[in-house]
Amino acid sequence: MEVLEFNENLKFDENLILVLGYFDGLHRGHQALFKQAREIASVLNLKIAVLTFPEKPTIAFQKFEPDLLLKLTSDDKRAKLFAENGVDYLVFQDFTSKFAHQTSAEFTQNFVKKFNPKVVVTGFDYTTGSDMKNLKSSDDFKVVIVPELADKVGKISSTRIRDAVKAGNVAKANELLGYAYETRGRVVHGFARGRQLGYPTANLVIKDYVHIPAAGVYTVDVAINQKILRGFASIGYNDTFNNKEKTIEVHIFDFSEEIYGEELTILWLDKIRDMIKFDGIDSLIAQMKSDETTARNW
Ligand SMILES: Cc1cc2nc3c(=O)[nH]c(=O)nc-3n(C[C@H](O)[C@H](O)[C@H](O)COP(=O)(O)O)c2cc1C
Ligand SMILES: Nc1ncnc2c1ncn2[C@@H]1O[C@H](COP(=O)(O)OP(=O)(O)O)[C@@H](O)[C@H]1O
Repeated sequence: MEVLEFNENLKFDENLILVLGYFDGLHRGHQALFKQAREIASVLNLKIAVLTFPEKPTIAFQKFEPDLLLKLTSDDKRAKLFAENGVDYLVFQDFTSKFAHQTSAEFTQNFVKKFNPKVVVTGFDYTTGSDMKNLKSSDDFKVVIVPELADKVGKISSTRIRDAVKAGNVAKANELLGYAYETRGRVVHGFARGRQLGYPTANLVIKDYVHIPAAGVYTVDVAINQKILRGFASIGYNDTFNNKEKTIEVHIFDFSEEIYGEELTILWLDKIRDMIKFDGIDSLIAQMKSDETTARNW
């Protein structure tokens, strides 16, 4: 997959299948849309391009709050998911006021046509331009609108997944995503209490603007140095010790390496329980032993 910045000189010599949207998380609904794009692309023997935005379009419309920058994946993971979904050209355009003020006709002329699309694929609720029109088929290209994918509750959406993550319901988030929700971080020093508890924990700093699951204790897999290892993790203020800063820590089972400074990725599998304020470390250790059994048997 090639990753490109859109600019007015961008030119493709071939015809393409063009997919339009923001696609936070590339969840099962988005995956259905890309499946459709791949089917069309294989019949027509054409490559797939996506025109998308580095940040959510809402930042161009709403009073800023840091949450607006938070995503369901890191930018790297997002690119990887586009590639896995069959995208050949991933093209970024900043969603600016100027961009938003174009009419649908201007957007078609200035952007869509640059891709020489034979077919444009969008979701059922996608509109373009300041006049919020649905893109229409023309002599130049056909528009395929993919219907919504729903479960018993309703439409599979990034909003539902964000809400599930923020509530700590990572199992539900994973079901809607079609893959495990993950958080990448770098291992730094904590208070060096973990080893006294019998459970050394890698403390993570997160540089990505991503949603972090709710405080609590979780069964996780840890991707480190090309390996996936089972562990359990905690998010919160370690209430027993009245920490001032929120930490994200993970203990990896059957593992005893020093990994300060290394990057690892936590795959959140299921929530075990809320964080508890214990009256001493013995009751914390006893609880963690029981959590270990839960996490190993997951
Ligand atoms: C699976 C797991 C569960 C935990 N549960 C709790 C808890 O319920 N209450 C709490 O105060 N701390 C809990 N902790 C956090 C420990 O207090 C923390 O790992 C320990 O203080 C080590 O911190 P350090 O890495 O800063 O040395 C948990 C940690 C893990 C890995
Ligand atoms: N099984 C393990 N899981 C996580 N980290 C481990 C493990 N074994 C050893 N370590 C190392 O021990 C460190 C954690 O020890 P800990 O006593 O909790 O200190 P700190 O407060 O610095 O995190 C980790 O950062 C890592 O380098």
